[in-house]
Amino acid sequence: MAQRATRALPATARAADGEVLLAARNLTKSYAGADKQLPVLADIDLEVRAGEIVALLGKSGCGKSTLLRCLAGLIPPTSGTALYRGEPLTGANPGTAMVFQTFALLPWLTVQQNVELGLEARGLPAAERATAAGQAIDLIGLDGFETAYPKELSGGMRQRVGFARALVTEPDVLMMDEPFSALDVLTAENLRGELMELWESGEFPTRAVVIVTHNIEEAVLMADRVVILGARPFGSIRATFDVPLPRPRDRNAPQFGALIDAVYQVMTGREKDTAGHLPGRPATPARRTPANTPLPRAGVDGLSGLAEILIQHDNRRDLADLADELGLEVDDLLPLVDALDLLGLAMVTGNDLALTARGSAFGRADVQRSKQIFATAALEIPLVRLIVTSLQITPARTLRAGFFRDLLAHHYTSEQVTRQLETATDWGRYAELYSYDAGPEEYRLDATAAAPPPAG
Ligand SMILES: Nc1ncnc2c1ncn2[C@@H]1O[C@H](COP(=O)(O)OP(=O)(O)OP(=O)(O)O)[C@@H](O)[C@H]1O
Repeated sequence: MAQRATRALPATARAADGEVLLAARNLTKSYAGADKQLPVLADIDLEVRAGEIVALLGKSGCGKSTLLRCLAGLIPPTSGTALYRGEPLTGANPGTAMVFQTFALLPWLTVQQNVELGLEARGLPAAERATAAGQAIDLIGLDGFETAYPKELSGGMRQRVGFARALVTEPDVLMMDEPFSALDVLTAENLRGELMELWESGEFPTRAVVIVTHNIEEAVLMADRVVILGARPFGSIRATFDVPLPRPRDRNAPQFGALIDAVYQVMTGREKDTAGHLPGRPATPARRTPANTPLPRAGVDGLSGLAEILIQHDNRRDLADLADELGLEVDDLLPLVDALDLLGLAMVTGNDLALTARGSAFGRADVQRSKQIFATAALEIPLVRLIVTSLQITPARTLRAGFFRDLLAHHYTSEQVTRQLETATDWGRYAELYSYDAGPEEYRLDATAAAPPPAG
């Protein structure tokens, strides 16, 4: 990327290192459910200071993007406050610009025009817009592509346009929502490296960066501070790690590995103790119910595959090594890890994923026996049990998916409901507890599950 020329924009007072640029105070956010507001974020207190890169890390659906959008002033918090330089936001944050995972470019505009769009709202004369866009294009390594249209560009180049469009406004804080997730591994690595060089060189025209990611290594590679959001039953800050390692960071350094391990442990740790914990009330261990036991996106094929791999490693394997062996990110494994844990088939101890006796039996059994073991485990899962019990007490032994959708809608957003029913359908079918006909969207009790399940 080229060095930056003189700035074309009037500078806002440059924040001194350490000055608080963004803050969330006791912030909560709820979205409309079927009949009430459903909390997605609770009790968020966070500061982003000049001179730092903050990564918001957490599993899918824990509210990372929602928090980013609240801080950018794109959506209002339900309660609490989002502040920019000490002032509560009442609309779009004037000190931030956003880079999206999907690039969000306008296909009928050239690179130059897309970048200039970032300045449209500022009412700058055309000549100044063109100069500023030219500088941002240079900075981000897009020179020569000014007149190209997005469809002519590779994913990596399109995302460079996304960066240039955000940086052209010289925002105090650059907000990035999974900016590298849509790119192939090498392109992502290259772009990430260039951005970090630019940040380190002092040529980066922003004072702070907030990046949303579900990739642990990306967070530790880039951030000065990693803030981990947990999702059960809704997003709150579970832990914060400072990353005091010099840049460029060496993935093979022992401290790097130690930090990754520490973050893994928080990310893979169960959130049982706070299940059902409402903001402002003490946490109490709760009985598992469909409302406090959301099902991860994990199919039986993946679960049995993972169990079989663990068996080859004497029932236990370091999670990071396991991901390496499979050519995956640990994050890709987390839904499966969560599911094995929920089903009592495996547990996370330290950095290891270890099969339980039930998990080991499941992984070793022939198909019929593994179905039986899985059925016993699945019946301990509140949503699966709800479906089975409801079917058992319905004379026709069939029920529309809409019935369960309505029940779950009291606790989850419609996207979450759909995802959970997909998982429950997959698990119940494999366990031969019920079948599902996607035409009429109907569950039917299987003969093997006709007897009421044991109480508990
Ligand atoms: N506009 C909306 N209306 C209703 N529900 C929403 C809306 N936006 C997000 N949600 C729900 O809020 C929860 C948090 O979403 P959010 O996108 O903030 O999470 P995330 O951690 O960024 O997830 P991901 O990594 O999958 O993008 C999700 O369950 C999502 O379905």
